[in-house]
Amino acid sequence: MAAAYAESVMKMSSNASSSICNLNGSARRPLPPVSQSVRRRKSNSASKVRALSSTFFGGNSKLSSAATKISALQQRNNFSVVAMSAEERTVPLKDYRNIGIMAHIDAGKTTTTERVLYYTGRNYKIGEVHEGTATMDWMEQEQERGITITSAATTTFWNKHRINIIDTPGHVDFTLEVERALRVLDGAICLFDSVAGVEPQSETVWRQADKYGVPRICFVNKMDRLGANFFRTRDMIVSNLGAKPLVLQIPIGAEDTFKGVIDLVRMKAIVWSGEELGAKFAYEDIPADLQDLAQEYRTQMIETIVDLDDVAMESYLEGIEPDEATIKKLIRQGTILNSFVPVLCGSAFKNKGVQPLLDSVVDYLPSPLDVPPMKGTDPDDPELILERSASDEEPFAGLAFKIMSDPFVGSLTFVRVYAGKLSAGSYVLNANKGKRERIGRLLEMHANSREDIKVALTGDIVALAGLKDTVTGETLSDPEQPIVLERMDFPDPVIKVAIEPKTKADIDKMAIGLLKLAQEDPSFHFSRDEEVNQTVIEGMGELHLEIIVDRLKREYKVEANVGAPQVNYRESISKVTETKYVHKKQSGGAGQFADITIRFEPLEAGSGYEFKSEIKGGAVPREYIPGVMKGLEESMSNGVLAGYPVVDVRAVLVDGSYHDVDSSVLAFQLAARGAFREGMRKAGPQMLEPIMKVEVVTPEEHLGDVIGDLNSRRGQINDFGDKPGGLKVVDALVPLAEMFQYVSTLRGMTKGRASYTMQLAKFDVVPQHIQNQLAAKQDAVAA
Ligand SMILES: Nc1nc2c(ncn2[C@@H]2O[C@H](COP(=O)(O)OP(=O)(O)OP(=O)(O)O)[C@@H](O)[C@H]2O)c(=O)[nH]1
Repeated sequence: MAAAYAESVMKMSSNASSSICNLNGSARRPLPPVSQSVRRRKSNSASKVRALSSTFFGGNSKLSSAATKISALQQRNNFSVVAMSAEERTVPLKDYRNIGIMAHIDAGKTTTTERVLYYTGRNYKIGEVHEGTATMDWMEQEQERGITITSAATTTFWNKHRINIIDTPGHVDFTLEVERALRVLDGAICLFDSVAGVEPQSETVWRQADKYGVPRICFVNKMDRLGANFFRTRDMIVSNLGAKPLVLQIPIGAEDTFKGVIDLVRMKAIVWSGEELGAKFAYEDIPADLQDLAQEYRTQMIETIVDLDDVAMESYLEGIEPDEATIKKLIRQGTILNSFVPVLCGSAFKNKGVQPLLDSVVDYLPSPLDVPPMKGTDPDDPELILERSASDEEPFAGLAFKIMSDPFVGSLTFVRVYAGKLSAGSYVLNANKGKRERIGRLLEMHANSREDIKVALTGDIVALAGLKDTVTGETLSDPEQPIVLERMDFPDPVIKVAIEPKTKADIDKMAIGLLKLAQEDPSFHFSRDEEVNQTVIEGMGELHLEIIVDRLKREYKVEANVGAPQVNYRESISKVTETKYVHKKQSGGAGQFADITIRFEPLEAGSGYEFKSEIKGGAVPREYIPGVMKGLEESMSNGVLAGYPVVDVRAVLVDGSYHDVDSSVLAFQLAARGAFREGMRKAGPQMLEPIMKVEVVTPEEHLGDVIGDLNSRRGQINDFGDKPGGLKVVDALVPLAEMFQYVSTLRGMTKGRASYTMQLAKFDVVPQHIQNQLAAKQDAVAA
């Protein structure tokens, strides 16, 4: 059965010739170099580019009823109606906001997004996460578990501005989704739970946003909860994130007395008259008991912003405060420059604070024109840096940032258009692969529903149906003027489980399912080990793989047996070594000869694998060097200790010799494999394991048990402290191998009163006795 399954996978994937099937071209599978064929295809494709008739999807009754619905919504909400499928620009680019909402798990991202959709007229009825009816959490698994797994994209309008929103998951297993969203967004809202303050995953997403230089607005949510504290959260933004908060609102009341906010720009109180959906708010005078505090924070705000402008500073020193328009202009300027982060507050659940948050998105977050032009390279000359400015007049350039398989439309590719226009029915170039792609349908997404459009313009986020070869992270561009935009980084999986189809009928379905899921999710890999007849799926955590198996079952109807999760160890080396290896074969027919000397050097953690050639004077002719590279690359996926991938190693080809008749690329490839086996053994090989940063929040009475248990899991306790509500927090570093099923142990130990989060901190050397056990297990499997 397993052999039939393997064959099935082989048929379905051109990539399946190797045992590792990571379809997204991440570090494990470098993309093939873009060849001359790119140029050839370019000129070819130009003549074939053709626009489809505007009636391509004209007769679709579902779509026209959707349009009627939206138009009714827009009239009800009295905001400007913008034609969804207009070919010309109806919303100026300066009025676009491409934003993400990000935070720690359960901070209220989905709840806030639902309010945003309601207030902007997208939803008649609000969906509640706890009722499983949130629009953005549309996957069955999301609705059952009340968490966000995929990023959902949606387009909406506020004050004549077009806002494209991506709702992202907070759980660490789905960090990749946040990373992809950040790569294509211009600004973000960071949500905090006002009781918990800045939590570990908020720190992670904050650092990710730093990496991409994304300007942010903070929203301190859940002000209605017991223990809510706006000012403590503000202080944590300084202490935990090292950011400079610019407080624009302070709360009026907290917990069950929270009724509104003071707007420090206008120096007015905004008070909601109720807690129901659509509750009205009014501007009032600032309550007497809050006047001093409001003045103090207003002064801080003004002093921070006038620092950005000499004229405003001079006037301020002469006792003249900037007017409202200047204040807003300076806040916008500082936010876009990442000089500070505006901080607002509210309670999404109690429907307070969301409308002013939307105003701030429009007022302070950047449009595509406010961010630097997109950089990329020429596909034929990776050294040549190219740029695309945000303009409809530029040649088209867009980045595919997500693939989603859709039961009705097939595969959907989400694309952020950075420059130019994209028409349904036209052809574009996948600049990474040098392949033409035809744009079948162009869709504007609203969570899980969609509208056909004819043209996507600069700044748009759209889904394309019908692409064949494009995977996440690749650039689609004008065939005549190609560009490869900067790629995204994908993390390597840290855990794996074996999976076996239950019946013969499940074999094909599983092959299709795994391929599709790997296409959607670059942090999910699968591989087939022919030696032990086993398929292994790899991901970022137990929840990640659990969801994958669940989706295989529900969406692809695959029944499978799933093994226990195992750690994805790595192998590396600890010292420099040089190895000479001669591959020589003379058994009738043509002989084989290759002689190479390779130096293996350990690299810093996180460096991956590098190859370098120091060959001088043609000791190994140029045409044989790809053979050496291939032999080494193949070997790197299979370390000498226990068969795990080898990382943080540089292999340097220093010398060699060849034979005029008997040498070939294959002979050098085989020599490289031999050199790897011998060299690695001499270079002090060692196994590395993922070490997780674990944070446990527990009532004090269970603190001793929690610490004792972490110690027994090879944990190293780094810190402990206090949390609001008399809770204790423990920070520890624990090997992932010891953390499987921790959730149930912790639940049992604390009667369900403690919670924990964990994320990858680093890879570290596995203790020798455990390395021995793992190697013995590997030997047993091989035998
Ligand atoms: N009291 C209170 N509860 C809230 C508020 N906002 C959200 N919640 C609740 O907090 C829980 C989590 O909210 P979500 O909106 O799912 O949070 P999330 O950040 O999207 O969660 P993930 O997508 O799983 O990361 C739900 O039960 C919400 O009803 C709020 O302002 N006040």
